[in-house]
Amino acid sequence: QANITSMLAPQADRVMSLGEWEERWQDGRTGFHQSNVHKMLENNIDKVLAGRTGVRFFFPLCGKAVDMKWLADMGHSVVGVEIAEKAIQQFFEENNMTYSVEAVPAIPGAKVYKSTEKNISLYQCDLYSFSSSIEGQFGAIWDRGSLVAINPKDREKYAALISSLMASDCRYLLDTLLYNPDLYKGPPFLVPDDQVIRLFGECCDIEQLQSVDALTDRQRSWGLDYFTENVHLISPKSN
Ligand SMILES: C[S@@+](CC[C@H](N)C(=O)[O-])C[C@H]1O[C@@H](n2cnc3c(N)ncnc32)[C@H](O)[C@@H]1O
Repeated sequence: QANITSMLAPQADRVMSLGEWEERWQDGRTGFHQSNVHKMLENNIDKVLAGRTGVRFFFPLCGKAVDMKWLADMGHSVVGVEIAEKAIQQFFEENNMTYSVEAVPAIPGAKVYKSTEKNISLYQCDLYSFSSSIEGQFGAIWDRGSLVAINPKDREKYAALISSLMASDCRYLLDTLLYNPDLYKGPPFLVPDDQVIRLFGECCDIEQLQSVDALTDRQRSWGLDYFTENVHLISPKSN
């Protein structure tokens, strides 16, 4: 425990406001977006589906991830949450999809954007105002750029919310990053494997599926000399 705490110390107080994220979208500073389906999702989709069809996927902090369309095209349904309206609009426009927009009475100020053709609903609101009372629980969660993007001090609150959204057969694919936090302050933030266990180990079984060297020029430009991407499969313990 002392080890993780000292490892995380350089980033512990770093805070990104919702307004700062929205500004990034306004200014086009969205280097985290990938134009192709994420390799870690593609490589591990069979383990997430485990033979199931028509799975309900949750995308916390969804941005305009093309993974959402990929899954919907395969017959799954997708619910995402994203604060930046620009990201949601770009998702539908760039994928040539028409949509409707409605208010969400249970979340003041929130809107839900629903694809007309596909089973995709994107909630424009703060993740922490979302709950299982809005869309029930999910059979799968794809967490890329989400746990690593939230402010480090909010991780327990985040884990409690995500756990509450997991159906008993949920398979939660979590992508985390390892690098030297003395060299770069984030986001994305460092999430050591011990912390994944501390956050989810009590309620869930955790299996590390993959660990890859993901260092590219982008991370080198941040001053990093190593950058490891880990993917975990998390599922509620059966009792
Ligand atoms: C690093 S990006 C990742 C987006 C997406 N998951 C991807 O892989 O491309 C994090 C996203 O979360 C959004 N965001 C950050 N904090 C949020 C919050 N508390 N509630 C809802 N969205 C949030 C940001 O606007 C941003 O689009």
